[in-house]
Amino acid sequence: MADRDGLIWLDGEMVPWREAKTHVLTHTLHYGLGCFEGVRAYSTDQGPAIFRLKEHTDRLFRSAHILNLTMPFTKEQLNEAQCRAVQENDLDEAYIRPMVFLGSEGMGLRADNLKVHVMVAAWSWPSYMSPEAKELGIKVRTSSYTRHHVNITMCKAKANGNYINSMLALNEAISGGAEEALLLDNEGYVAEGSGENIFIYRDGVLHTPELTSCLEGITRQTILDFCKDEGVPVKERRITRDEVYIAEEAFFTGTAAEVLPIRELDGRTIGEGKRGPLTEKLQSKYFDAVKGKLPEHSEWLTPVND
Ligand SMILES: Cc1[nH+]cc(COP(=O)(O)O)c(CN[C@@H](CCC(=O)O)C(=O)O)c1O
Repeated sequence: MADRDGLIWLDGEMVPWREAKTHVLTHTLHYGLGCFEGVRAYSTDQGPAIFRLKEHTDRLFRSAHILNLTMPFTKEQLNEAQCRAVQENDLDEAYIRPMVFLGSEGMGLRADNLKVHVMVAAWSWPSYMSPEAKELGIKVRTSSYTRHHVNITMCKAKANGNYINSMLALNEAISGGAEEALLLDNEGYVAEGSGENIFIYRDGVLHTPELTSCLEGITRQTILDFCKDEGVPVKERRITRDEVYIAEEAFFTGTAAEVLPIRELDGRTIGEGKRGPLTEKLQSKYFDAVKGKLPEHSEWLTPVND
């Protein structure tokens, strides 16, 4: 990722990509106290536009607040930075990564003179699942790692250190022949994927875990907004892993994953073993929305070149 042409927004300035470096004694590199966002810009008829930019920036600031990191820039400045990162790298579609981190002004848990830094990088990162996966769905395994207890890490913060759990779970799933992990909470109820929220559909109702140990996902909220538009009944509740086994449909949601059908969990085929009709409908609506083809939700898109 480091050796490429382009520009990165770092602490208010656009710097050459290869020069956007930090010292090996950067505090967040050692202790993981930092927060980030995953945002996408899509190509629309009006040019590249960022999907739900305001919501992502709001969550970044909430994450920083939860971690007691004082943001050195305003939300407007961060919105502008994300637009610039797409624009000045001449990207038509992009994955955007804002990250807030503590610098190398001190070391140790008691370091108290640390500077809060902010970076924004944008690059071309097509959906990290194959086009076939969008239709056929993916194989998932329930992880041996438990999702965070709500008082062990702060689950409403998209905090860097929270992703050790995600990486361990995902790597275990992949080494076991699956494509993603499903993590359960400390009481054994379904929480989320390593980088996604989860939905299951059964008997005419769409179910998703309540917001305890799973991230308050923006794509999750988009699906809930669609269900409201379409009159699809939704329940946010505790879900057991065997309810996923017997669901008619299941899918993950996330900025990187978008709307991703799950065809199998722990060797149990879900529904017909491929993307179900409701998943297809919501997925199609999602791709219309991000491409600016849903006029009723045009407010979700921020044109980069405005
Ligand atoms: C743990 C987790 N749960 C749910 C979500 C979905 O949230 P949202 O994107 O707001 O709908 C994400 C986003 N995961 C980001 C990081 C992925 C990565 O590989 O890094 C993402 O999808 O960009 C998570 O990391």
